[in-house]
Amino acid sequence: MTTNTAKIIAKDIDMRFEDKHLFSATKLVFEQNRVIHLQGDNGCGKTTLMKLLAGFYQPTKGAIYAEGFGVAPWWRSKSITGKALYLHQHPYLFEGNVLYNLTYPLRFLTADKEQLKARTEQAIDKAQLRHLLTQAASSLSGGEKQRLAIARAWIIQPKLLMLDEPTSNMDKHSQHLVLQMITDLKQQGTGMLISSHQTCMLTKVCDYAWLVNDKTITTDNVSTLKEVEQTQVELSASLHVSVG
Ligand SMILES: Nc1ncnc2c1ncn2[C@@H]1O[C@H](COP(=O)(O)OP(=O)(O)OP(=O)(O)O)[C@@H](O)[C@H]1O
Repeated sequence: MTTNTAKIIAKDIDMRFEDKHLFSATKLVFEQNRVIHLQGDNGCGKTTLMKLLAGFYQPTKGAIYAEGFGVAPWWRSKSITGKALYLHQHPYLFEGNVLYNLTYPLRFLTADKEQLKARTEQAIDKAQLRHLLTQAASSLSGGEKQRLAIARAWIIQPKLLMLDEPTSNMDKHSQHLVLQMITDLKQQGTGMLISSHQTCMLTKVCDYAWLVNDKTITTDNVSTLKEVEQTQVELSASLHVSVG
C-alpha cells in the first residue's frame, strides 16, 4: 500500500563493482520524518549506498523504487533520480559567488518566491555566511563549502536529504551551526541519512542506524542500540564488582 510519506525503498539489493562484493541488504526504507545514521568502516560502501538511493548507480541485483512523491511525467515515472538530495563530502558548487550558489536552485522551485527570499536570508544567518556572500565559492575553506551546501539544502527543504560525512572538514563551531540547521530540517519533516564512520555531534539527532558490516546492511532503532550499550556497560560494571 502506498502512503503520502515520501520514501525510497531498497529491496533485496546486492551491490558489487565487477568482482568486488560491497554489500547486500534485505530491505531499507529511507523516508520522511526519520533521521538515520549510516555507519561503517572506511571503504565499506556508504557513499555507494547513497549514490544508489540518489539514482546515480543501479544495484547489481534487487530493486530501488520511490513512493509518495506525487505524479511525475510518464518518461520518468519509475526513476528515483532527483528524488533525494545527495550532498557529497566535497560539495558540488557552481562557479560564482556564495550568494549565487545559494539562490541559483531557487528558480526551479515552485514555492512562493517571497518565502524563499525570507528563507534564504535566514539560511545566510544560520550558516554565518553573510560576510562571505560576494566571495567566489571556489575560494572557500572546506568547512565553509560544507556550510554553504547545507544552507542551500536548508533553503530547498527537500523531502529526503543525504549527507555524506558532513563533519569531515568542520570545526566544532561549524558543526554547531550545521547541527542547528539539521535539527530544523528534522522538525520540518525532512528525512535524512547521515553517513559517518564514527559518532559525531550530528549523529546525536539520529533516531535510527543502518550499519554496514561484514558486507551486510542491518537496520536498528538507535534507542535499542543505546539500551544494548547500556546493558553492556552495566554488565561490565557488575563483573568488576563481583571480581573485585
Ligand atoms: N565507481 C566505482 N568503481 C569501482 N569501485 C568503486 C567505485 N566506487 C567506489 N568503489 C570502491 O567501492 C568501495 C566502497 O567505496 P565507498 O566510497 O562507497 O566507501 P565508503 O564507505 O563511503 O568509504 P569512506 O568512509 O572512506 O568514505 C571502495 O573500495 C571503493 O574503492
